Amino acid sequence: MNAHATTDPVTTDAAASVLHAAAVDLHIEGVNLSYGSNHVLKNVNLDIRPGEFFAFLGPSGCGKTTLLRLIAGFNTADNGRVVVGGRDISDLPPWKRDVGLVFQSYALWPHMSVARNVAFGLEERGVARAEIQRRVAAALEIVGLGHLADRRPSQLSGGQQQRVALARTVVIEPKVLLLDEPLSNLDAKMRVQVRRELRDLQQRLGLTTIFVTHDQEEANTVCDRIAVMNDGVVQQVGTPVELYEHPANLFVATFLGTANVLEGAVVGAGAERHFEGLGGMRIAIAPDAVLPDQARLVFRPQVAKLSAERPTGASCFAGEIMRREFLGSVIRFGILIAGQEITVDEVFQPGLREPYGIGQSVWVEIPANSALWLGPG
Ligand SMILES: Nc1ncnc2c1ncn2[C@@H]1O[C@H](COP(=O)(O)OP(=O)(O)OP(=O)(O)O)[C@@H](O)[C@H]1O
Repeated sequence: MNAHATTDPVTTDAAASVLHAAAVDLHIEGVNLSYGSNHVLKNVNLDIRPGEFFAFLGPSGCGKTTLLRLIAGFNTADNGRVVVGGRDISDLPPWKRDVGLVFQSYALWPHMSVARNVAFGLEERGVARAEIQRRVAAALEIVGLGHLADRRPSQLSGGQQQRVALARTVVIEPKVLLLDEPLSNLDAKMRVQVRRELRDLQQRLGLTTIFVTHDQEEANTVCDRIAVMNDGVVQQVGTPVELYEHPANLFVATFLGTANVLEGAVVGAGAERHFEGLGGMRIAIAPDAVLPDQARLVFRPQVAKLSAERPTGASCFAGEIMRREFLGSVIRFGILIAGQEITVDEVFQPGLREPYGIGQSVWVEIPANSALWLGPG
């Protein structure tokens, strides 16, 4: 981490090598878990690669934390396996799993110094004193807190406490690092800073890492790949761009970014095939597009083009501007078409007069190759 001005990058890299462990893969195979009659995890299968920064992303209550705690050994599955680096750890207690979990609350000991907090896990394991000193110094150096080793947690900012919690976990040299909403106690500005630091730290250590969050921006900016979850079911796994560009279903499309979803019917065949929606909407369908049954038209706000005059392309429809939100780089318009409001973003051009206003009639054009055709699921 570079947040501490006196942290020398060479020293920091050297510190990382003190704690370096070989990156391992992690597999979750056919896991089901119930709390009484509440079936929380439903046939979860995931393959996480060595050194990958992986996110469990989904709305509150979808089972992210339950799955993370299952990997850590604090929850027991009804069936299925967790395999880390080729070793089935499903029946091992938490302390034998070589897995480090950073809690949302940090859970630091208030009466101990930063250094003692970080050393505690090593003392518990009976590690020799000189080795503890070496590893604690390295862990604090990595998180940029070498100069605050003697402070108490209450004398640190939220971001610094979070880094102590991280140092305390990486110092035990886990094979896998698990982070349970690690940024949720920080204010918006700190979150952005700390998430960059987290990414840097993870890259330096090369540790296979799983990050639980309900915040898509956090997952998108920090992680290599994401498992999107809903109601205990993994909906899709992919890179942030893959999930955004090729969502597998309506849930993924609408959970990651803004998406317009329009109901209608696919009509005609061959070159004549097209989508007919409300208000006389007619959208061309690329001839090679493979459509699911009962296809809905889904498109992102920035792919639609607005114009005051009817465009020459066939894939357009008329609407009225109901809402205008200035977001900085774009202006977001709410456009009413046949009783439904859709969202269209126009790039904001500083210095130019805005071409559209509330109440204005406009045409919305959707290029055929930027439409997503998704089924009801
Ligand atoms: N110890 C428990 N006993 C009974 N039910 C539980 C327990 N822990 C979680 N649940 C239930 O399991 C479901 C999944 O909870 P979980 O905490 O894994 O969700 P989450 O996706 O992490 O949500 P959040 O983002 O709000 O933390 C919820 O319905 C929750 O009420």
